[in-house]
Amino acid sequence: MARVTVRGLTKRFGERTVLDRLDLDIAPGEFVALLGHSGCGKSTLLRVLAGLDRDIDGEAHVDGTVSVAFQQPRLLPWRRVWRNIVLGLHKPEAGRELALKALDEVRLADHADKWPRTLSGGEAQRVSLARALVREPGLLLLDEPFAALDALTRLAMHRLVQDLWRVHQPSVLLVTHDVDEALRLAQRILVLADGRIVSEYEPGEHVRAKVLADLGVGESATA
Ligand SMILES: Nc1ncnc2c1ncn2[C@@H]1O[C@H](COP(=O)(O)OP(=O)(O)OP(=O)(O)O)[C@@H](O)[C@H]1O
Repeated sequence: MARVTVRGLTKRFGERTVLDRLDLDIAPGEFVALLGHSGCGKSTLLRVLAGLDRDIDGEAHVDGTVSVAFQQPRLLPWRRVWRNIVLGLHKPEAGRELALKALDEVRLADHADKWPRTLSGGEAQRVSLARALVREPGLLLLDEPFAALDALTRLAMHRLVQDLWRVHQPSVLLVTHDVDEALRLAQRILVLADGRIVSEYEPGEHVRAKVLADLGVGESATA
């Protein structure tokens, strides 16, 4: 469980200001979803929180370790599944055991020795989740991890992520374009626009319509 504290975060790419004095707090163990139009800076914010981009103004502090799962699972094709999970962990003696435990948690215990290319999209995404969780992160950053999956697989992934969150209790920041996904999974929903968090909601009545209105899209559409 990590606490996230962001104050006055500004990120520029050349002349373009993508994040503009953004403030954000995430409490330890909280599950937060972040919505916003394509190109509004969601991935940029995640990269800053992951420590992948330090060329910023303002303050972005995470008091714990961070793992990221991306839209594409990004598995190394020349490593078997279990080796992908523990890659870079620096625990070679416990490596396989740790990987098997993590694979069991994402219900892929019998896939440890497979090659990534033999996995379905949903399976690869579960391996990616296992790889993120084996690091026991205080903060789990999920950058549209379900966007490329079919609807049924996505629903199964939602349940899995909820189960894993309850067991491991990391703080989570989920970037998504799907308002219903945010409503289903998150305790708090943030809308990013013009470089800042412009509104925040707890899931409840009428929130779907309010978020869609914030995003300038009508009811019945996704963002
Ligand atoms: N390395 C970079 N150099 C220049 N501009 C960049 C760089 N990375 C991102 N940008 C720009 O910053 C803006 C925000 O990008 P970002 O990827 O954070 O958006 P996003 O909200 O995650 O979009 P999407 O929902 O489409 O993934 C975009 O206009 C993008 O072109």
